[in-house]
Amino acid sequence: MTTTTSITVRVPAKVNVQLAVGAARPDGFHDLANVFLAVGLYDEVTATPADTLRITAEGHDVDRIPLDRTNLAARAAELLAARHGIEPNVHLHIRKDIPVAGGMAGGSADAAGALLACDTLWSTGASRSELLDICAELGSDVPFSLVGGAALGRGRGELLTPLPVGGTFHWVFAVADGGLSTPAVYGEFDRLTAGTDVPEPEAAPALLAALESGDATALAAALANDLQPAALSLRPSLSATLEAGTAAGALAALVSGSGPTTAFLAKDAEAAGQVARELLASGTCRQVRVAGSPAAGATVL
Ligand SMILES: C[C@@](CO)(OP(=O)(O)O)[C@H](O)COP(=O)(O)OP(=O)(O)OC[C@H]1O[C@@H](n2ccc(N)nc2=O)[C@H](O)[C@@H]1O
Ligand SMILES: Nc1ncnc2c1ncn2[C@@H]1O[C@H](COP(=O)(O)OP(=O)(O)O)[C@@H](O)[C@H]1O
Repeated sequence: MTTTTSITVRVPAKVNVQLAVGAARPDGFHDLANVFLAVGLYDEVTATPADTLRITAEGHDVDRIPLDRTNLAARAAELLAARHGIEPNVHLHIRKDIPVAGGMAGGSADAAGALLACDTLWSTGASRSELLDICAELGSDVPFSLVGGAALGRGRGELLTPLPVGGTFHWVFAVADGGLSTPAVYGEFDRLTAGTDVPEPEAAPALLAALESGDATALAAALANDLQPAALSLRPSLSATLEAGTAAGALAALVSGSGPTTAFLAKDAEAAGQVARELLASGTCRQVRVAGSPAAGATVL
C-alpha cells in the first residue's frame, strides 16, 4: 500500500483588467469593482507532514518574503487547522514564480495554495464555501486565487461572481525593481482623491463584453486601473516602461493592480514575443514574462 506523503498545489497570478476604487470605508478598506483575470504564471505550494509548522521557499526574490508565521501560507494552514481542531504540523514549501510585492497577488496565491494543499493532506473535508471564508479572512485577493478564471470582486474584492471569457488573451508583464506596498498605494489614492467626489465603483459593461467575446482589441480599449495614478505617483519611472511597451506594439498598457509590475495586452502570441523582446531591450524594467489568460485557479497536481 502507498500513502500520500505530500500534496502540491499550483496557483496562478492575476492581473486586474478593471480596478474601480471607491472612497475609503470606515474600516480603512475601499469598496471595489475588481475585475480579476488569472494569468499563466504560477507559484506551487507543497505540503508535507512535519513535527511543527515550517515554511521554506525557492525562486526569485524569496529573500523578500517572510518565512515565519506571518507568511500568508503559514497563516492559511493555522486557520484551517484551528477550525478543525488539529495541529498545523506541516512543512510548506513555496516554489515562487510570481513576482514578489508586484501587484500580481503572489502572497494571496501562496495562501490559497497552502489552504488547498493542507485541506487535501489533512482530509479535512472543508466545503468550498468554508475554504472561501478562510480565504477572505486571509486577504481581499485570496478568494480569487482559489477560484481563478475571471471574476468580478465586489466589497473589498472578496465577494466573487465568476465571469465568462470567450478566448485566450496574451500578456506581457514587465517586472520592476523592488515592490510597492499595497496599503501605501491605497493611501496615495486617498491623498490624490482628497476633496473630490469619488464615484461608486462599477464594472464597465464594455469591458465585461470584451472578456466574454474574447476580443483583445475591445478589451484593450476598456482596460482601467484607478490605482494607476497612485502607483505612478509613488514610482514615476513606471511611465517609461508603459511607453516602451506601447511603442513596441502592445494594444494597451497598464499597471497591474497596485504595481509596480506593468501589464501589456498583445494581439496574439507572436506580438507578445515581440513586445517582450523590445521591452527588455528598452532597459525600463528588470525582467519580462509572457503569459496567457485565463488560467485555472488553485489546482492539486
Ligand atoms: C490592489 C489589489 C488589487 O487586486 O491587489 P494587489 O495589486 O496589491 O496584488 C487588492 O485590492 C489588494 O488586495 P490584498 O493584497 O489581498 O489586500 P489585503 O491584504 O486585504 O489588504 C491590505 C491593505 O490594502 C488596503 N486595501 C485592500 C483592499 C481593499 N479593497 N481596500 C484597501 O484599502 C488596506 O490598506 C489593507 O490594509
Ligand atoms: N507567501 C508570500 N509570498 C509573497 N509575499 C508574502 C507572502 N507572505 C507574506 N508576504 C508579504 O506580502 C506582501 C505583498 O506581497 P505580494 O502578495 O507578493 O504582492 P502584491 O500584494 O503586490 O500582489 C510583501 O510585503 C510580502 O513580503
